[in-house]
Amino acid sequence: MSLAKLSVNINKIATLRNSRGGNNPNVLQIALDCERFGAQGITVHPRPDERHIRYQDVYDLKGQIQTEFNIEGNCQEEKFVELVLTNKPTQVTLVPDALGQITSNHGWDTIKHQNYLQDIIAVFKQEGIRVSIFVDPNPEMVEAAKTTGTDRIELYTESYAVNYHQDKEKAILPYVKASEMANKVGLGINAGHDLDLQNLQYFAQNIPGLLEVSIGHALICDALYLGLENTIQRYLYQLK
Ligand SMILES: CC(=O)[C@@H](O)[C@H](O)COP(=O)(O)O
Ligand SMILES: NCC(=O)COP(=O)(O)O
Repeated sequence: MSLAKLSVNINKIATLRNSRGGNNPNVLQIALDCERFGAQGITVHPRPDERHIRYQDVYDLKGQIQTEFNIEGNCQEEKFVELVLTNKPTQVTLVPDALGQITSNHGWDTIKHQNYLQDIIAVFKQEGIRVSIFVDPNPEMVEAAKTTGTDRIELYTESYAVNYHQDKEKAILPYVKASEMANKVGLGINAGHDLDLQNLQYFAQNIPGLLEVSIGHALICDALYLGLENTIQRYLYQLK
């Protein structure tokens, strides 16, 4: 049985809203409905171009979210750091995004950026914010993550998702090794990127100590066919 919490990433709701310039769909209302339908957290990943979640959305959401609020983004952007420190979410997830990137595509090099990560993580931790850092499924990177002072790592699951249908045992192997290292050094484990209704259960069943999955793109796509409440219930079922 998995203990992992489902955090729904609502970026794609904001993408739809922004396409017409009005407030339909209402991002805040959808976040509250996700919680009502069983989501145990809400994730947003504002990017500097504000093509989906806007910085103002974070301010609007903060006082209203009753579950865990997770803000993901690039801490090398001063505006992002200020946004997180002002809103004090449950968790900040640091992602090494490049400017203009279509989506996140790699984790931190926790060896090369060790000193930088130590300094920035201390800033968030001083404000009582739980910190997670986005990493590739590489035990060396996970081990070095421990000395940055982070509370958790978020395993970047794209390669698992891509390879799952061809050979799921092979696809999960690096993640098992990375999570064994995380458990050994005492880091909490989150995961996300391209998790979906097909690949989620196997992942959750095979990653010991998985604490949270954040899922957006596939979940919102599924909701078009299944409805949001039914979709969230189905994702939760995969985590049981
Ligand atoms: C860190 C991560 O994997 C997700 O936050 C993903 O990057 C979502 O961002 P987009 O919705 O912009 O693709
Ligand atoms: N941290 C991953 C996330 O929030 C959602 O990623 P995706 O499901 O949109 O690929």
